[in-house]
Amino acid sequence: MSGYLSIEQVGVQFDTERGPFVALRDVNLKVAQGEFISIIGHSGCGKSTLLNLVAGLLETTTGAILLEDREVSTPGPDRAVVFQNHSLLPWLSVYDNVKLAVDKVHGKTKSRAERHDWVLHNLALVGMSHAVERRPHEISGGMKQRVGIARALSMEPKVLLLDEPFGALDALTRAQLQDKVMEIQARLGNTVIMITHDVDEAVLLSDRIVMMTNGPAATIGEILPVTLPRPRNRLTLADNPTYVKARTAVMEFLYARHALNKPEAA
Ligand SMILES: Nc1ncnc2c1ncn2[C@@H]1O[C@H](COP(=O)(O)OP(=O)(O)OP(=O)(O)O)[C@@H](O)[C@H]1O
Repeated sequence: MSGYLSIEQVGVQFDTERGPFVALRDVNLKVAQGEFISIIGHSGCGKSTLLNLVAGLLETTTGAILLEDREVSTPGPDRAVVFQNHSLLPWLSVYDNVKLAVDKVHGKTKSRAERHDWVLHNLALVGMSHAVERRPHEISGGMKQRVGIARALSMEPKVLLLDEPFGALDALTRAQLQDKVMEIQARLGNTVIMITHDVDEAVLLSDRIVMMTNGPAATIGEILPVTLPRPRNRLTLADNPTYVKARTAVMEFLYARHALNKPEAA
């Protein structure tokens, strides 16, 4: 497979008060352009560490991360991150939160009018046109996540990094936003890496599910391709045999072969 984004032999060691701690070891993954990858694994296995490496917020101890054959070591607008706890600036309106990113990334390439239209376009993509003048405290958690996603998309990143973007939301809002993200990805063809704890979410959204072993020295245990055709509909998929099989395979990995408190298989 072509390596649009390539994680090569990556290891991370943290220096702690109790000595060195190896969080990740020998992580290898090639992500194709336009692919939707989920990373799933038990708490503390190193999912955020891996995402932060791709974001350039953290440096590898060994190995390298390449995006279009160029090494990634610092943050950049080509890799936009959406975190679980929406990180909007509370004193700015919805519009201005997105505008800030647009000005930063497109300040030199788009005119003032084009930037204005671009902010509105991205807010429309996530269904937030009705609330552009509101401030973060005046909108719901799901709406804040939508704005975070609009802000990330507005930067036209090569890779969209989602760190449990729906984790703090109720089930209905979560389902709505998952559908929205699938719809946007189908339209724009984004390359996405998403961390999740939710098996159904992983199966529904992903082209491949990356399953991580437990730490310390966590690594990729298995990669499951999800061959379900798109667009995917959560209602009709519930008893689709391919869906059920994928779901069972992830559950089996997490709760049988790599259950917590069980020594890792060699
Ligand atoms: N800066 C740091 N210094 C020392 N140890 C760290 C540091 N950051 C992460 N760790 C450790 O590395 C391991 C992986 O952490 P990470 O946050 O990547 O896990 P995670 O899979 O994202 O967890 P969760 O699902 O709970 O968010 C954990 O054992 C964590 O304690």
